[in-house]
Amino acid sequence: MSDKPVLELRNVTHEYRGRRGIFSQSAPVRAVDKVSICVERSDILGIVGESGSGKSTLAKIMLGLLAPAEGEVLLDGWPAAGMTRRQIAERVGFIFQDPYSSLNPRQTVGKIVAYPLYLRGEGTSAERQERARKILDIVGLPLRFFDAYPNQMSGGQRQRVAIARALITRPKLLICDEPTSALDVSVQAQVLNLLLELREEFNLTYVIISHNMSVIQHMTTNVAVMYLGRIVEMNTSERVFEEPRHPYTQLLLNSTLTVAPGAGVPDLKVDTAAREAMREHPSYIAQ
Ligand SMILES: Nc1ncnc2c1ncn2[C@@H]1O[C@H](COP(=O)(O)OP(=O)(O)OP(=O)(O)O)[C@@H](O)[C@H]1O
Repeated sequence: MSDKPVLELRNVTHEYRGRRGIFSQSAPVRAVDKVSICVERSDILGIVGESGSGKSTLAKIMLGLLAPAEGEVLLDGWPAAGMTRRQIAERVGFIFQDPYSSLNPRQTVGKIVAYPLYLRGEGTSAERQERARKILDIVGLPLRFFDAYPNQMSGGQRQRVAIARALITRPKLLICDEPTSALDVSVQAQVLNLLLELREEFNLTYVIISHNMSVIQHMTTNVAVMYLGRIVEMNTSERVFEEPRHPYTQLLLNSTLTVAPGAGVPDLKVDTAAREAMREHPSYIAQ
């Protein structure tokens, strides 16, 4: 087994050409700015920050969906730039926020879960179905759901399907982007606990992006705090929650969650006066 970090980002930068949805010659947006992160085997790295701080862009870079303009991504010590999408997918799986839109409504659960094996040309159809049944059992879904469609399931059950689909190819690293924020509060804990159980069973390493500080505190071993595309603080979760060093981290810990009507992901509401005070801090990043 490789003793290299499962994932390493070295000085990674990504710029978008113009503001989203605007085709004018507006200035480029530096969504990720010289980010360096090291994720060791079995770590659970939480990434926190307000909306627009660059978390999703960073997740896309980790998944090989975006190539960084500068810097390097290493998987098990190997440069991701030299890997095919498939080679990256063998190492890194993902779970997105919204189990409603991430599953094909016209496919049965069995097909959805077995599909990554089909894409990789693994096994016969019967073997793929057998593996799909096994993994559905592992994520706690009764077999009767094998022939069900996503719209016949609850949000928590659908997220279990998404987790089963991500795990069927046995990646070592799972990137979870707001894995529970679209779910009822009552099922959030079940899904989070399932992720923790699966970590033991599959020896998984996680990167968890969340607006929810209690999810981050409950789940993670390490935390990276993002602000304006940069990591302003990174430490063990214990240290980050007990002795936050950067004023932005202190702001986040004192902030509240707000949910805009109709919006899926809650946002962190940071107190304006406190934000102004933060600008006086020497480590504040001007932009
Ligand atoms: N496709 C795009 N084109 C142009 N700008 C973009 C694009 N995607 C994101 N951005 C900009 O890049 C910055 C970082 O966005 P990103 O979605 O990575 O942040 P985030 O922290 O994940 O936010 P959220 O929590 O709202 O998803 C923002 O300023 C955003 O407006």
